[in-house]
Amino acid sequence: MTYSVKEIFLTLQGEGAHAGRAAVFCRFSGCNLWSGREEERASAVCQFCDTDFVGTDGEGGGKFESAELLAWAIDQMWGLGDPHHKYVVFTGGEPLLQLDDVLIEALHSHGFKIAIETNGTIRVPAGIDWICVSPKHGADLVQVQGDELKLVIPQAGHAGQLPQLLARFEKMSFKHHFLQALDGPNKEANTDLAIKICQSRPLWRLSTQTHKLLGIR
Ligand SMILES: C[S@@+](CC[C@H](N)C(=O)[O-])C[C@H]1O[C@@H](n2cnc3c(N)ncnc32)[C@H](O)[C@@H]1O
Ligand SMILES: Nc1nc2[nH]cc(C(=O)O)c2c(=O)[nH]1
Ligand code: SF4
Ligand SMILES: [Mg+2]
Repeated sequence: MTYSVKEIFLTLQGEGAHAGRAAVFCRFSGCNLWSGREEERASAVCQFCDTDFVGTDGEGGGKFESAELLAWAIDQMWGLGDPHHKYVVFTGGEPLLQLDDVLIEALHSHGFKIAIETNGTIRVPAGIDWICVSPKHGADLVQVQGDELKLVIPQAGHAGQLPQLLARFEKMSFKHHFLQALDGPNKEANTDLAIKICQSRPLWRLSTQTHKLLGIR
């Protein structure tokens, strides 16, 4: 299979339970909830995306004609870091449109632990070492277990429904529950809302997008 990748870069995981951890990010092209075209944002299922996942023209991006070639490129990006702590985060776009068993096997053969950032609309295949699901209002959630559930708030459609939604997510089988403020013009107010909910429902913890604060990718 040929994999379409927007970019591959070495950074620190900025969000969630592994914030601060060195990781290679492999950002796949394409998403099932938005075309990525600005003129289609308003009519998309997911309208708040902060990411350019269109095409293959980013740093380290391209079309990779086999799992082994992509695994090799990811390994090169890890570079001379400790080979015992190799960590890759597959994101996008929606990584589950492309991530398959052959690629999982190839990354494990290169000694990587594999994490995924997914919108939860497609089941995660076996073998992923860290599953982060970030549900999108208006999209069917099929992946209802994993390591962390990271809910961006507030989303269009959340108004008046957040307590019931949170209660529903609290019953699902995730080890960690995070709230992440929707980044955009109302980021400050959204952060205040997330803080208040964490204080009143302490199962939830705040996920800050630390890479944006630090000015790294
Ligand atoms: C760009 S998405 C890619 C992975 C996958 N499609 C998903 O939605 O989980 C990566 C993470 O960024 C979050 N995110 C996207 N836009 C955001 C925004 N404007 N503010 C806060 N988080 C955002 C998503 O909810 C997700 O947790
Ligand atoms: N540093 C950093 N951490 C991240 N965690 C999730 C991200 C994503 O876009 O999936 C992301 C990202 O884009 N950069
Ligand atoms: S599902 Fe993820 S990648 Fe797709 S538009 Fe929404 S935030 Fe962006
Ligand atoms: Mg991001």
